[in-house]
Amino acid sequence: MASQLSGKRAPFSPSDFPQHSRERLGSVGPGSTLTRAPAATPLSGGTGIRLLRAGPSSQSCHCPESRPVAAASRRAMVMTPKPRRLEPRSPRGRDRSLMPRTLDGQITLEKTPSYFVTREAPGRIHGMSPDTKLIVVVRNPVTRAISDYAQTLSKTPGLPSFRALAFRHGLGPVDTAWSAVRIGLYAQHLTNWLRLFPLSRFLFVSGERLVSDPAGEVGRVQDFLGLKRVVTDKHFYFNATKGFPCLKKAQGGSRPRCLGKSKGRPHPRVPEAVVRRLRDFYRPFNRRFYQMTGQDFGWD
Ligand SMILES: Nc1ncnc2c1ncn2[C@@H]1O[C@H](COP(=O)(O)OS(=O)(=O)O)[C@@H](OP(=O)(O)O)[C@H]1O
Repeated sequence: MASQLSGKRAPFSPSDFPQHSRERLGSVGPGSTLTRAPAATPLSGGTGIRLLRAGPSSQSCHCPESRPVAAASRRAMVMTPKPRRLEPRSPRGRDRSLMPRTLDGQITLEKTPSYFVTREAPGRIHGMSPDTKLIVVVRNPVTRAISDYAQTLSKTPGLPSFRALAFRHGLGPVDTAWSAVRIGLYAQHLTNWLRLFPLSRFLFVSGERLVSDPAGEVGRVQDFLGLKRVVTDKHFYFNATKGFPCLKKAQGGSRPRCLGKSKGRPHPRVPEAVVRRLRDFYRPFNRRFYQMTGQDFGWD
């Protein structure tokens, strides 16, 4: 994806979907995903929260311990608006492990950040299962854009400066064609989803509160999914070296576990004037997003 490497990204196309997702979200009737899916691979042990995603680090799970999951909604999607390069078609065996069947009493959570900003995603997910619960993790779009840039920069040294990519003609108009900027227009993306899904099917998680009060935000997620509040304050501690909350015990282990190096990395310094202009740019879109969701995320 050369366009991403240069820091600019073309709009998503269906081929950007990970293979397992395309298989799952294809235009087939409700329920047929299960019949089309490869042989059943139950979520082992009925993990409390299991995040399935495309890519090498795909089966990332940030869960304190294995728990049987109470019968609740059958499917939930987690969308954090930060697309990443999607892996080429994976071998069939790998697809199987990425997208198991959901058995009775289990919840399948699939986390694909790009869904939130992908035009085709609402229609496909609705076609698969209109009662899917949708979890959207959002953070201040200015910080999000810088974080996105930091991620690209870590893979592409020599990338033009943040400022050069964020504005046209020097400090001209904000370049909404740059994906790092465009993705933060949450109100626009949400409009696309609300054509098919009622607001009640969404949970909006604050990225800021995930850091300042992880147990509180995870508590909201558990409530939304109809789960018992199993993950609480006692599972987290603040790791001063990492500068973020970490789990006291990893799933199935006895040692503490923090998220990996790519989560919570230092951001490049961006001039205050650039940050201010972007903040001003996003303000009306943020307000609209607060109105649509009925939640004030406190970014302004
Ligand atoms: N506990 C904990 N540990 C580390 N990092 C944490 C944590 N909670 C939230 N965050 C924030 O998550 C950000 C990385 O998530 P991503 O944006 O890469 O997620 S994803 O791409 O959508 O999957 C990452 O953004 P950056 O700080 O820009 O790296 C963090 O701020």
